[in-house]
This record gives sequence, structure tokens and C-alpha cells, in this order.
Amino acid sequence: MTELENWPAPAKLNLMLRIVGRRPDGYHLLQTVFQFVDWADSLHFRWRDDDQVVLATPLPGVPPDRDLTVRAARALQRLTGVRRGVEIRLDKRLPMGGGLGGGSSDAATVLVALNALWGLGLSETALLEVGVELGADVPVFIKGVAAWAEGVGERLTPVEPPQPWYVILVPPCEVATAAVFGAEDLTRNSPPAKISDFLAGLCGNDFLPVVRRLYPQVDAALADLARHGQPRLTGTGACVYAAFPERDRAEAVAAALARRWRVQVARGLNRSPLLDKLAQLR
Ligand SMILES: C[C@@](CO)(OP(=O)(O)O)[C@H](O)COP(=O)(O)OP(=O)(O)OC[C@H]1O[C@@H](n2ccc(N)nc2=O)[C@H](O)[C@@H]1O
Ligand SMILES: Nc1ncnc2c1ncn2[C@@H]1O[C@H](COP(=O)(O)OP(=O)(O)O)[C@@H](O)[C@H]1O
Repeated sequence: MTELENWPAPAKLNLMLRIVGRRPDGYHLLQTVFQFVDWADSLHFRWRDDDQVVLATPLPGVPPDRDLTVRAARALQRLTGVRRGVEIRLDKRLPMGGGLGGGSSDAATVLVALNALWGLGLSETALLEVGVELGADVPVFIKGVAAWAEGVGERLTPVEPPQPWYVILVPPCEVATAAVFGAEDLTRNSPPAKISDFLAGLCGNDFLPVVRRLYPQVDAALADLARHGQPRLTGTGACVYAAFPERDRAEAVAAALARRWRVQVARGLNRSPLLDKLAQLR
């Protein structure tokens, strides 16, 4: 049954990221811009006769009970009391710990898909509340539109930046988000920017110097990419990317870098393919 299959969970890029303060609980207050790309995990569901949530495709290094897909489905069961079970199959294509938000996107897709398929009728606001408990990046994937984000990333304002072709390099390392947030030399007091500053190209990523220092492979990827375009870091990395207006140019740059790096060409998207999949149900 195709409505249970091929639910997309796209990657995001952080087009800028500033750290503008800290909450009393130590969490950092950010300003960031999220845009999706057409590079995605894919999720498939199968109903069960009991009320268990089972992951048929566990990820290396992630106990199934900790997997964000399983946690998302169980959060829906707890919230609504629904007594339905599901087997989840995850085609994992996005690198983990790469700053592409794959785990958060998987969680958002489970929330949106099961809310619809189980007929739970939860509002978007209710889904966003469940989502942010699973991770700060989950809400933007639920909303499914490119956004300027504040707070820890949950206060979202839609934006429509250009949708270029990106060359994304995947360095062979995972960045420990908590360690980078905890680095002594991290800038934590950037002056708040405005959306117009971002649109004028004035904002970078405050994590860049720290991640370059701690992860030589990220530093090398940025240097290689700089020979072809303007390199940027997504989130806390490890992935780095550069934008090109033409697909052909992006493909040529990717080909030049492929000997040394895992590389992916992807189109920027201001609307998530998850919204299109959901619309097909209606
Ligand atoms: C930096 C961003 C930008 O999109 O993404 P990634 O690079 O991870 O994709 C996100 O804000 C990542 O948010 P989230 O996905 O919730 O972070 P987690 O890995 O759960 O956080 C790990 C740890 O980092 C610290 N942390 C995280 C977020 C935040 N705003 N302030 C923090 O201080 C906390 O110590 C937290 O326990
Ligand atoms: N379904 C999932 N996909 C990816 N990572 C997951 C998932 N569930 C839990 N995780 C955990 O979340 C961590 C961060 O994953 P991910 O979202 O891919 O990276 P990032 O936060 O850097 O963008 C992983 O290293 C893994 O331990």
C-alpha cells in the first residue's frame, strides 16, 4: 500500500548560525536559517497486530529504544493513548552526526506521517510541542518550510532564500555537538542579526573557528572546497557545502572533489517534500 511507503525525511542546511546568548539551563540561544535539500532518508511503515513500535532497520551504534523514529512514535502513543503498533523501516541515506539533521528529520516524518495515518487529528501546534522535546531541529522539519529560527531553533519565521545547487562534502568524522557547544573559545555573544542581514550575505557560522580547530578533516574539507566556491559549515558540522547557481557547475565541482571526499550534489528547497507526500493523502 503506497500510502505507507516512501515518506521522505530531507536533510537541512544551516545557511547561517549565530550564538546570541545562553538560557539559565545552559542551552544556547541561536539565530539560524534552515533550508531543506533534495537529499533524504526514506521511511516505510507496516501495521502490527499488537501495540508495539518496532524498528526493522536498527542503525549501527544507536540502540533501537534511543532511535528518534521509535521515540517519536512512542511519544505519539503516550500523548494520544492510541493503541496501535507499527513496524518502521528506515532507508538511511544521510550521514549521521553531519549537521544535516537526519535524525531530527526522521523524527519529524514519523510524527507527521503517523498523525495522519493513525487519524490522530493532532494540530500542527501539538506536533511542534512533541517535536521540540525530541530535538531542537525537529520543529522546522514538521513545519516543512525554510525558516529563520530563534530561541534554540523553535521560533520559526518562514523565509524564501534562493534555491541553488549545493555541493556537500562529508568529512569522515562525526562532530560531537555537545563538546562543540561546550568549547571555551566558542563565541556566545554575537550581536543579534536581522533577516535582512542574512539576505544581504552578512552572516556566517559562529561554530566555524572551533570546529576547524577541533576537527582537522573539516578544516581540510573547507580548504578544498574554497578552491571552487565559498565554503560554509552546516550546524556544528561535520558537513561543509558551497552553493552554485547552475547544476552543471555543481556537478563539475563535485566530480573534481570526489577523489578525496564523499560528496553529494543537492538542490536547495524552501518547501519540504514531506508536505507534498502529506498532501497526496488528502
Ligand atoms: C547545532 C544545530 C543547529 O541546527 O544542529 P546540528 O549541527 O546538531 O545538526 C542544533 O541547534 C542542535 O540542536 P539539537 O539537535 O537539539 O542538539 P543536541 O545534539 O540534542 O544537543 C547536544 C548538546 O548540545 C548542547 N546544546 C544544544 C543545542 C543548543 N541550542 N544549546 C546547547 O547548548 C546541550 O549541551 C545539548 O545537550
Ligand atoms: N533515526 C536516527 N537517525 C540518525 N541519528 C539518530 C537517529 N536516532 C538517533 N540518532 C542519534 O542522533 C545523533 C545525531 O544525528 P543526526 O541528526 O544525523 O546528526 P546532526 O544532529 O549532526 O545533524 C546520531 O549520532 C545518533 O546517535
